[in-house]
Amino acid sequence: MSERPQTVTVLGATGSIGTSTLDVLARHPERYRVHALTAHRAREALLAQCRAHRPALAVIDREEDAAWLRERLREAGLATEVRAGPEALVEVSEAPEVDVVMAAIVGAAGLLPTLAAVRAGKRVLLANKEALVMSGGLFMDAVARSGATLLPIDSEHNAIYQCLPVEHRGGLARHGVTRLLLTASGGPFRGWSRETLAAVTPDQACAHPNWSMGRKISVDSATLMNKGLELIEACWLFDARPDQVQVVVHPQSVIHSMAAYSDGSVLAQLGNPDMRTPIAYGLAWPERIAAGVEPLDLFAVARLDFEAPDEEAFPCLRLAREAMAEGGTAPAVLNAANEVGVDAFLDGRLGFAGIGELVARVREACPVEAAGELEGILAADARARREARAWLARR
Ligand SMILES: NC(=O)C1=CN([C@@H]2O[C@H](COP(=O)(O)OP(=O)(O)OC[C@H]3O[C@@H](n4cnc5c(N)ncnc54)[C@H](OP(=O)(O)O)[C@@H]3O)[C@@H](O)[C@H]2O)C=CC1
Ligand SMILES: CC(=O)[C@@H](O)[C@H](O)COP(=O)(O)O
Ligand SMILES: [Mn+2]
Repeated sequence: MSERPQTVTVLGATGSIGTSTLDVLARHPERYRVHALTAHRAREALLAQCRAHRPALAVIDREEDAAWLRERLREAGLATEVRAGPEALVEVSEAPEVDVVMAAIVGAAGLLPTLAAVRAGKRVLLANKEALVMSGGLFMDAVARSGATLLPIDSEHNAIYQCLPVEHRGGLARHGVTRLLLTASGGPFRGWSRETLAAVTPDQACAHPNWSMGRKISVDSATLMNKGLELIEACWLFDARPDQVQVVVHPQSVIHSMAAYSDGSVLAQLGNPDMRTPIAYGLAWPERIAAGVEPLDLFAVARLDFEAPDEEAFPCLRLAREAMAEGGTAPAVLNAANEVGVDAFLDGRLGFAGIGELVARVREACPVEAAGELEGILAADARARREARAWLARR
């Protein structure tokens, strides 16, 4: 353990991962000090977090919410400085006094602050998978150049990280790894046909069988786009080809993923489905700290089941695999179209099956370019969002 407490910025502090992160941090005040907390609209929640964790800085999107927060903090006698807007997210990610950044903003909005943390050489705890999906090659190059310590928080990738040798860069084959087995719960509609999926509601889609998560990732789990994004994420994190990543539906979500080796061994990481485990792992690596998670009771679990994903009823997984195989800006286009589609579904403007259809149409409409520069990736993201909105308006 280092001699002084590590200072931590939590991007997306008011979300599901953000609140779990603060729960783990609060269990170890001798190890961690909160530097900055950020939110988008949830000013009441951010105020409560500032009272509890007393960060040096708080960031919120709109100036009017920042003014409201400043006033409440002043009344409470707290010295937290409040800043507003996306530039402030970058500032609290790259500030020299910050050691660790938890990247837990949802969606493309997390890309610039996460990349800023990487470029500043921080320990980056990556929950925001969309950032890596959009900018994979550029992102991993930035990690290599800056010497940032990148630790995957997504439960599957955290599990695979734990199952790989400590030094696993340079390709899986070099380390005797033949396949990564990415587990999927199958979501709330596992076993449903394409026809029965047509009428599902946002609340049904957000009722994940095993995990309590934000609404966007919950819908992604229900369409299997989450597994598609995770397949892309695994390729970048572990230097794997898409055909080396096998998706295995495992409805209990007890095995969080596995690595298969050339000698026939398969290493798995198991645990109760509670994100505080990977969060604590990322915070303390290579040490281990308590996370407040109940010990796994295998007698209560009783059985572990496995099945193949149904890519006919859930086409998003195939669309993601194809985007990764095509490369360039294809994953950024896929991600942007999906974000627009999920928003429209959650607002009641698009049916559940329409999400995959929208993604497929936007992929057809957007040319794939090289993804070596951030400007090109952001332009592809913007173009895909325009195409997606136009498609929604035309229907
Ligand atoms: N939840 C989970 O268990 C897991 C999540 N992940 C990934 O982690 C990320 C976060 O997920 P989750 O915690 O579920 O999401 P939530 O929706 O619960 O939280 C999202 C957070 O991001 C903030 N936010 C939303 N939009 C913006 C924006 N435009 N600019 C700045 N901040 C914004 C929200 O602020 P506000 O509250 O003010 O809206 C909130 O703090 C996602 O990328 C997800 O895929 C990965 C694995 C598991
Ligand atoms: C907790 C976590 O990492 C989520 O991404 C989870 O994996 C979602 O579950 P499924 O996508 O497997 O349904
Ligand atoms: Mn996951």
